[in-house]
Amino acid sequence: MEKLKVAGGDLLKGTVSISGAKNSAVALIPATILAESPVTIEGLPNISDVNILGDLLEEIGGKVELKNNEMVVDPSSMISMPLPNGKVKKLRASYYLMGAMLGRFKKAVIGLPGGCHLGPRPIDQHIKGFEALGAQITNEQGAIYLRADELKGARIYLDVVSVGATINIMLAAVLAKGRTIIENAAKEPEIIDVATLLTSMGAKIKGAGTDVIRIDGVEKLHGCRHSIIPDRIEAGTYMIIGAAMGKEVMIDNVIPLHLESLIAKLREMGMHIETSNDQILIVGGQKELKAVDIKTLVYPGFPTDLQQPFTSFLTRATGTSVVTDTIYSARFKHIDELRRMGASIKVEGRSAIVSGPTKLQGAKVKASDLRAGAALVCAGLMADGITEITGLEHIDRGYSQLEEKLTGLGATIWREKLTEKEIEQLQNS
Ligand SMILES: CC(=O)N[C@H]1[C@@H](OP(=O)(O)OP(=O)(O)OC[C@H]2O[C@@H](n3ccc(=O)[nH]c3=O)[C@H](O)[C@@H]2O)O[C@H](CO)[C@@H](O)[C@@H]1O
Ligand SMILES: C=C(OP(=O)(O)O)C(=O)O
Repeated sequence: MEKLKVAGGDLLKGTVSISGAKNSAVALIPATILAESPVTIEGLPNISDVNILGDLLEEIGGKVELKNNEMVVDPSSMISMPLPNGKVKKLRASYYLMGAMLGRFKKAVIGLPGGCHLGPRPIDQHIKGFEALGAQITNEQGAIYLRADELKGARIYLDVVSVGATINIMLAAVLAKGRTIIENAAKEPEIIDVATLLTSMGAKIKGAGTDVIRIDGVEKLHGCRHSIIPDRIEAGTYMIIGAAMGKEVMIDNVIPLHLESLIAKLREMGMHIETSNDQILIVGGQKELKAVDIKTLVYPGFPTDLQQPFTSFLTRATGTSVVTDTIYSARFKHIDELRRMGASIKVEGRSAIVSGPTKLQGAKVKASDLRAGAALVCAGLMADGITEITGLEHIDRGYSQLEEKLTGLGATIWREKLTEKEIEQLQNS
């Protein structure tokens, strides 16, 4: 087990190149199950979620090669092996194995997913969609059993706008008979990316990226090559870090349109930001930054996945900022850790009220989930002294080469092995 150590206070300068999107990668990889010949996905991020999904595809008989951020999956010898336990619990996106295996084999047994603990994360809308397509579903001892004699297109209205349910229903519907219409669909860019891959495999999908998606089922799907979109949440994290500690930070390989809500908020605070085709420049050095309120919303609103690092940054702003998370009921586990570093933040229901500016102090803190980890890295870079962060298994789920990228910008950040005493303390905490 390891910890990250961050020596705060360095002013950052340079260019950081953004990796492929985690939330696309984790859907594109299961989508390969649906093809009859090899699929190549290029530009994957170097994160544990990608490695685990590769292992899971091998467990069901797939041939998987991952080299230089490129994964080649030969799905031809896959079988519908039950996956009730084990690695499926290590990430959220293992739920995509349900849609993809149901689509290809008409049966699947998949354990309930893991992922970040942010309050209840039901999958009732995924199940509702599969049932509408004709599947019979039971939940037995923490695993979902899915079976269908045949899948038939249906009209499905999502009661909750859900990224996972939208993609999962697309995966199950592309090989179903007839037309499926998903209404009140999520519109995140990752949904368009998955639809682009499926279309290259021969699927017929219209409307991805809008709230009505039409899928006309086809008989079979074939292999192809697909290049993943950049990770808007990783890019947003470096934008926030650049805003907090940057002299001039260039975010490279990014789609600025995907980050408009964050760009607008940073400008509202007084940051100078320039955008071009695939780059965003953050110019630091502002003496005073204005406090602002944020409310997380579905795309194109302010992303919940950036709420936590943004909260760290708001400790620098002058005045009172109110951060409201409308997507998750318990995405504030980072706040206690930020308080330990000297932040003045109180949580009231689904809002965190940040009073600033405060100079943070280095401390020993623990990442409770992926973006809490990003929030603590951001706070550590802003703080006086050294911050030690444990819980790196969460950060490694979603940030490719974090230390290398930050060191490249001039930050002082490194990993150290935990001592036996530290491991014991952590296990008892
Ligand atoms: C692997 C992946 O892509 N993860 C992302 C995905 O998660 P995920 O796909 O799990 O998030 P959803 O969009 O499904 O969830 C949004 C909200 O809907 C609720 N809900 C969802 C499904 C359902 O069947 N019933 C239900 O009530 C959830 O509890 C949550 O409150 O989108 C989230 C919202 O942008 C992001 O934070 C996650 O990073
Ligand atoms: C919540 C997240 O991930 P997951 O849905 O994979 O737990 C995230 O990426 O911030």
